[in-house]
Amino acid sequence: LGASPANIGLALARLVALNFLALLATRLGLGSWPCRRPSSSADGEPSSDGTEQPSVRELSALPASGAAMNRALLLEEGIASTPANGSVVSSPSEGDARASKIDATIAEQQNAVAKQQARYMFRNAALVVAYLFVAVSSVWMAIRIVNINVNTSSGQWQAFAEAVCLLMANFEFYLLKGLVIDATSDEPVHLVGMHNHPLYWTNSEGKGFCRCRVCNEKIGEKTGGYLNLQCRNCVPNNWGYGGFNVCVNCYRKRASKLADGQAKDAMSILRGDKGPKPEYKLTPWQYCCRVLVLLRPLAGISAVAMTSVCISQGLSAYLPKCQGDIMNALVSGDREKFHLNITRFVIIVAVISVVSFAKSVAVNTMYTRLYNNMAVGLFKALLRQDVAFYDHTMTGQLTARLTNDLSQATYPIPSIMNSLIANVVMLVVGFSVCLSDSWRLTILAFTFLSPVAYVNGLYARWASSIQASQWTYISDAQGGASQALTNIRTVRSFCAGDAELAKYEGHMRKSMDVGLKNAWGQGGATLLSGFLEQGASFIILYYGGLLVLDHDGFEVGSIITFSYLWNRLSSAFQGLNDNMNAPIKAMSAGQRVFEIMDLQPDISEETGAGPSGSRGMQVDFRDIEFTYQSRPDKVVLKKVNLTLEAGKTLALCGKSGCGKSTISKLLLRMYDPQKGSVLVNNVSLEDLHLPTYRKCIGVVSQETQLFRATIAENITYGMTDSEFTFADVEHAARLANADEFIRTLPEGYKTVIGEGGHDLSGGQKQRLSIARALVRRPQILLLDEATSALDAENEALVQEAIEAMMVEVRGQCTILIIAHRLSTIKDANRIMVLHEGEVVEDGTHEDLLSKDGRYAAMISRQLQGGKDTADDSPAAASREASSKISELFETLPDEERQALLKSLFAMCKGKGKGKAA
Ligand SMILES: Nc1ncnc2c1ncn2[C@@H]1O[C@H](COP(=O)(O)OP(=O)(O)OP(=O)(O)O)[C@@H](O)[C@H]1O
Repeated sequence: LGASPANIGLALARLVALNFLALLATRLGLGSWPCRRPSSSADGEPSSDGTEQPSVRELSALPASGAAMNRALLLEEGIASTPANGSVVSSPSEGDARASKIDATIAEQQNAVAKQQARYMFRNAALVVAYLFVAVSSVWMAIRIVNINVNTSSGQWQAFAEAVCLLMANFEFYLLKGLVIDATSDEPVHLVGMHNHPLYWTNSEGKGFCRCRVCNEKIGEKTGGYLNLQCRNCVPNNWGYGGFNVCVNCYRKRASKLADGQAKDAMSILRGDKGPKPEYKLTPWQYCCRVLVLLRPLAGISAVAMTSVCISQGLSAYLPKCQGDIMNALVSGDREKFHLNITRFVIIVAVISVVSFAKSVAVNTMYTRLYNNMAVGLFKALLRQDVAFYDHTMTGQLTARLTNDLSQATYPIPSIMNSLIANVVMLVVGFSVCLSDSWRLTILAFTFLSPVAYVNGLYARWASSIQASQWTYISDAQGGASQALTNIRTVRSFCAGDAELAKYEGHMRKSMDVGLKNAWGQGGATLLSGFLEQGASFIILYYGGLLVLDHDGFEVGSIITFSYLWNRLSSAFQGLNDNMNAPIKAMSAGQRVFEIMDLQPDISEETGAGPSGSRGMQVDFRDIEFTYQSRPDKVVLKKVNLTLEAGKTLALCGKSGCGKSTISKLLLRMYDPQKGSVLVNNVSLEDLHLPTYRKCIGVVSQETQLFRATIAENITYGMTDSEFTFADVEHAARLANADEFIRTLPEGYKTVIGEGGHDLSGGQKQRLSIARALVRRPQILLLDEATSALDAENEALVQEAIEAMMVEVRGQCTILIIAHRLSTIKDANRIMVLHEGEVVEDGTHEDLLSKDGRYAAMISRQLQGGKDTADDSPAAASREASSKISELFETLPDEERQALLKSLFAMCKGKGKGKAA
């Protein structure tokens, strides 16, 4: 296109030079020539000792042959204690070999990551050189373009061709940079079902806070070292939130589970009562549609937000033009033009102010409402999930979704409005304004935009990692200091003051070193970007001045317009770079939010009819077989058949772990059995409306869950105001032996108790739990070892409350008691003994005693003061002993009892142990 051979030669030389630099960067990044991945990540390549090592890819999809690994994991977690019977284990040695391979790979990654950091430093340096080369050649090309005579058609063609070349040079660089980074990056690990993006081995030491998304621990010593798998799309902030990291310990466990060939199933958080759900994938397009759907009710406010962003940015970009025109009017001495432009300026400024106000209100309103809607939707979705979903998920993982992921998924929306759209409008309008004034100066000035953005971007990335590590060291120091100060007496007694001081100094020194490094880095970046920015200003003034002097249709005011605009356009361009990441981050967080919002439980709480009958319900378990998903190899209930007759009491007893509580969970339909059915008044539980049915059940469980609320609110938990009166609450509390202690509290029933009821004793909590069950006037009462965790005195009080409760509801309520204590179960209409998930004995107290089986043995052990094999903890032994003493005490004649009491009190006098004795 009219270019001379010399020009073509130069263009080719530039292209060759750039490609050579890219190749050099690749070579430095890989540490080998010809370019080839380092052996540590190559598939199955032999290691230095000649043995074949598993590759990262191999670990991410370990073959099914590692069933033994599953057993190793079960052993490690204490789930399996004996060699498996063949169903789980294929060969223990195979599992051990696999485990050591996993460890070897982790160790190898540790070395690889250390070497890799040095390689990446050289690679990045080569890329910076390549970029400098592109930037300098771009400026040189721009200068050539503006000097081309465009009055001839060949000149126009040449200017056009060179402008395209200028663009291409920059484009080439970004393309090559992407290729180099791709080629030199290590192989990713895909933790299927856990995270959708690829993960890379990284060493996070001194790189700020990162938390493992599985165990929620800070990556570091506690997690088995600083090596971790990190997602490069989901980058954490300085406080370690928002990123996706998996620590070595969790990876080891996951890799072991992967060995069972059930990658997705083992790791998926998405599951219901029937098992894991299909993997959830959200494409960028689907994510945008989901957000738009959520924004639909906010369409009005979103339109106002969008329009006001466009108007305010458009006018802001146009404002420098007005300022330039005012200057031109001044230079030419045109009063009329001057007044006209001043008026225009005032009007534009006024409109910008008003529109900015509208923009700010609209964008913030939209964000707040969207966040609120999504938060409520997500919490609602979490609440409706099956209990099996929670069995597999740590509470930390779920709260992270409600906090981190939710804000990450929604935050980019105002940022996209305020920055992305705003910056695009600023660039488009600003560029058009500049172009309309002078295309030459525009090309020249714009060649500086990219280098300034590049330098600032490089520095911003470096500075944020530096600041994050500084913060880590400071917080390590503070953590150590606060621990030492809290335990100052121990520090003194062990003379550990100097050691603590040395640790503190060590952390602070590291932080200071990083801070000093930052000071130099910041200075260098300021110097470089200052040079570039001043360079651009110089070009604008110099070439603009020449154009004015040449009377090339360019006026003084245009130089003002350019100078003002260039600064704004430069920050818009840099902002755009940062904004590009926001939607990517938002999408991965959005995926984690939407996958829960869309997850439908297998046990629906919305369908079905309410249960019939009002005076106790009959419950039948027919051929029930049940296994927990998290323990697929253990059948908890085997062909269990039992009937709770309406208004009658059924007691369940048996060894710990035989499945008693599981029966009560199935009765509440927390889970569905794999085989058989539960019938309530001859209607399958699956056909009942669960909330209505569960309202008919009163539960007193082994551990009482109390909330931070008043005593009255805790007793009436889950009930609406119309369902009870204060008199009902008092009555229930009185029956539960709780009224007396409640009245001693500062504000009686209105006293607020701490989370989990930590400010109450175990017995008090249990009595509140009994009151909670009673106030609902239940048709089914479940008492699950209500006294198992109490001392003798509290046990007696709670026992009394239970007996009062049973008298109160007898005949009107079907009662299921799970207990070991003879006094609790002996009056039941029917007693069933469970053993390893099967009903082995069934009948009344007398029937079972006469059978002389397990029940009789258990009772005789209790009466002889021996341990009940069902519960062999020291606390249980002590309970048994004290109950035995009480029973003996009851049998003594009155005078002997008085005498014994007197001598007991005399023994304990002055030792403050009267009550305990
Ligand atoms: N959510 C769960 N996930 C997996 N296994 C479970 C779960 N809950 C209980 N189990 C297992 O099921 C078996 C039966 O438990 P269950 O709680 O029904 O026993 P239990 O007879 O009530 O014992 P205890 O008298 O000690 O309360 C036990 O082996 C237990 O480890």
